[in-house]
Amino acid sequence: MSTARFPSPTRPITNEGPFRALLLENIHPSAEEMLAAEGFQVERLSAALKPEELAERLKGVHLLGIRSKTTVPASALVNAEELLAIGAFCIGTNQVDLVNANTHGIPVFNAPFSNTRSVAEMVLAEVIVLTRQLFDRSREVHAGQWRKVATGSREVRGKTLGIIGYGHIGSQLGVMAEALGMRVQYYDVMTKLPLGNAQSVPTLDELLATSDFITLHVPATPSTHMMIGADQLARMRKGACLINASRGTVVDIGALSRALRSKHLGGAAVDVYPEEPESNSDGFVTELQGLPNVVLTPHIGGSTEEAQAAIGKEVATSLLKYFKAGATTGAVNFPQVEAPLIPGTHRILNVHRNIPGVLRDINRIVSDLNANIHAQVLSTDANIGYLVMDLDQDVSRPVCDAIAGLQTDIKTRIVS
Ligand SMILES: NC(=O)c1ccc[n+]([C@@H]2O[C@H](COP(=O)([O-])OP(=O)(O)OC[C@H]3O[C@@H](n4cnc5c(N)ncnc54)[C@H](O)[C@@H]3O)[C@@H](O)[C@H]2O)c1
Ligand SMILES: O=C(O)CC[C@@H](O)C(=O)O
Repeated sequence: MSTARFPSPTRPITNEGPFRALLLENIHPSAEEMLAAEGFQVERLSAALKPEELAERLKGVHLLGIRSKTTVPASALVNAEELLAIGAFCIGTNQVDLVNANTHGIPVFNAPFSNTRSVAEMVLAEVIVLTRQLFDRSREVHAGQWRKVATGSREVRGKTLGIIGYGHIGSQLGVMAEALGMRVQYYDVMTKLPLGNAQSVPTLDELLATSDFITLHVPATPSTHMMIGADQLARMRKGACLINASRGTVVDIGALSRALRSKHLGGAAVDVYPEEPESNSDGFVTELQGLPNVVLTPHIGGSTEEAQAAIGKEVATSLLKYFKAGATTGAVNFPQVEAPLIPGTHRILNVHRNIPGVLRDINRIVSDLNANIHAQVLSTDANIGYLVMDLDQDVSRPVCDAIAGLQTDIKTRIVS
């Protein structure tokens, strides 16, 4: 039996506008253009919002766009009766309470690989920057100091890159690193097809002990929380470098700082932090600041013109396909349905608690109105059922009103 918390049923959402979209965190203008072209009133802000402020701003909003800095806990959705969907204009979706969104009938879409290449390119650059201590030499020359040294500076050719998390980014990076003559090995909890000459290593400890560079490409989950702490850093080769462009929860920054100060590690590149500022105007402090051969970047792994434009279009496309036809393909927290719109029919979308008898009740409502079901697609998960229903007669309003009266109803919407 599910212990999910469900909201009280609300009145159905009709297909009469105006419809509003709230885009946070400087989402690329390509998204605003696409949503505006479909009639949305779009508000675009450059910073993230805290949950209390977000809760206020979500009143009357139909689509929410965020990136990695806006957390969306249950408390942020208390006023979001009209909210249809959330677009995470990035890869990670750990910032959203996905189960809460699911039980409120709100699918969450992301862009699973539009910035993959950008992250892989940045990490590859960092491997060379670290092994040649390029940022330190550059800083010295900027300060008028000429320190022409070779000590500790090495080629990457023949060195071993250890990848933790061999998914989209990790595997792309591995292919690129081999082109530089690196040996690539990886550790993943899933069995993965090794690309090129990459080799799977059975344990994290073995990967740590046998790599010159360790780079993390895992999602933020309970299993990756602080997966690199003092013990793991101690297992790394003396002089090896650590790169983290995944999530700030994955590495114990204090332990990393100590491993660098003791010179056990030769360097590190860090793009993500346990606490990150909400906007570019906020200050930032980390204990890694000022350490030699440590590259610190402000969570820019995926921040390229190419990636951001592509993400803007990809996520806006998913949001609009859901808005216009109820397609949930690619949603990370929702039953998947994608049914073509049939001319001359009238589409209703319904999210309900996944308990026996709901479809029977809905079909009785349709039949009591002497309407004919042209097509019906139901998909379910542990908590909810998602129903896309096309009717031959234009009785969407009374059908929706009656469905919204069912105790099992979560969200009902008229598409056409
Ligand atoms: N710095 C940035 O700007 C930036 C940009 C994009 C993505 N990211 C982060 O990078 C992460 C990875 O992205 P991706 O597209 O490669 O994801 P992905 O889902 O394609 O790959 C993640 C891999 O990690 C593996 N994994 C999960 N838990 C693990 C564990 N405990 N130990 C070992 N392996 C584990 C999975 O099996 C999977 O193969 C994202 O979740 C996101 O948090 C950061
Ligand atoms: O653009 C962002 O804010 C997040 C980038 C990255 O961490 C992602 O998850 O795609």
